[in-house]
Amino acid sequence: MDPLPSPSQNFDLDIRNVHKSFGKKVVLNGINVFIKDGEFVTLLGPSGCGKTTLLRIIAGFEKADEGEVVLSGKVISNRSPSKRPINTVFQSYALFPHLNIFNNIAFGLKSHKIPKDEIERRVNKMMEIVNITDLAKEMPATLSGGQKQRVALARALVNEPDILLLDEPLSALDANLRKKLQVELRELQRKTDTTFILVTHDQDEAIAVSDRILVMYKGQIIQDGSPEDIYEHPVNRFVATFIGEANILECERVSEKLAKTNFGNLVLEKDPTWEKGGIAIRMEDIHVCTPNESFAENVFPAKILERIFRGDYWELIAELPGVDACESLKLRVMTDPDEIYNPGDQVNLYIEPQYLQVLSD
Ligand SMILES: Nc1ncnc2c1ncn2[C@@H]1O[C@H](COP(=O)(O)OP(=O)(O)OP(=O)(O)O)[C@@H](O)[C@H]1O
Repeated sequence: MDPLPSPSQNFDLDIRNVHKSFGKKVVLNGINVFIKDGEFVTLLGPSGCGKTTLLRIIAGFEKADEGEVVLSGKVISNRSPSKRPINTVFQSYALFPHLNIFNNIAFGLKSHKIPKDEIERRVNKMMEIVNITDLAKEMPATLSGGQKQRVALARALVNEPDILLLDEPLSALDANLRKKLQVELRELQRKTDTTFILVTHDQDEAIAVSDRILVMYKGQIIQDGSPEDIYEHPVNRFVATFIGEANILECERVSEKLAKTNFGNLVLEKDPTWEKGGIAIRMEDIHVCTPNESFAENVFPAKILERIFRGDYWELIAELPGVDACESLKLRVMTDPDEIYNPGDQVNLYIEPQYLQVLSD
């Protein structure tokens, strides 16, 4: 590992025009992204979209066919993994089975000939941060999955890397533990003030932990933004349905800020750029009108077909009758637990123009 830089140095990571193919298969097709020092960034996308390959190129385990990886203003594309101030945590933990937990964590520091008392201080501090002080003398085989992953995190962070790469680190754990560790991961990133780059295909995880999400699809970054931004303003059908679940309406542009759907005309806040295209609306942005509410626009009659209890809300399946010989359309709607509607109820639904998202494709 490189000697520690001066405190004023920043560790911004600049990935410039990275391309990678395996044989004829194009896996990364022009990746450009700038990651600021100290950000928690997640690469999110379906299986096979190239997330792990991009992570491996940043780590140095894989070489890009084209493009550069630049850290703190220096091109590091040709450096071997051990010459990069970057550590990786894998899903499989990759602990050394013959070393106890203390020695697993101390391994990197020992191989860099760090003085013994400093190793002791740093390993103990890191074990405290990840809450495993009582495991120092245990062997990896005796640990649970969550404990092993904490050790793997401590082992990577004790080296004080500029960047920590995390390749699906929580995916082997059960749902409850996973949620707990997501919170811990976020805290750990803040405490250590290290850039974290996480790979996951779990959208809830990405939303929970990240400052910024890069949504990948077929070797490209198709959206780059904060979790809120990506959830509220998905650019296309893929993002709208991959992150959260959205109703997608097939529409035709009628005139400025007016689109025709099967169940009537919708007033929009933004004029679509297409003549025919998709509009996304989240189920929490469709409201069942109470009898004394009146809205001038975007109110449509509907029949409740189903209600599903989701714990903290009801999900309703509502059918909106088609107009002008169009087929009826089903929409998913969210209501509060104390708002009870039953299958067969006739209601009016209000769709707020500001929450309608015009999709690019
Ligand atoms: N060493 C390799 N040789 C040949 N093909 C590879 C190699 N590594 C990855 N691929 C292919 O590249 C594509 C992208 O793989 P990658 O692991 O980057 O995707 P991913 O988005 O991380 O998927 P997952 O979530 O399933 O891990 C896949 O089709 C994979 O089969």
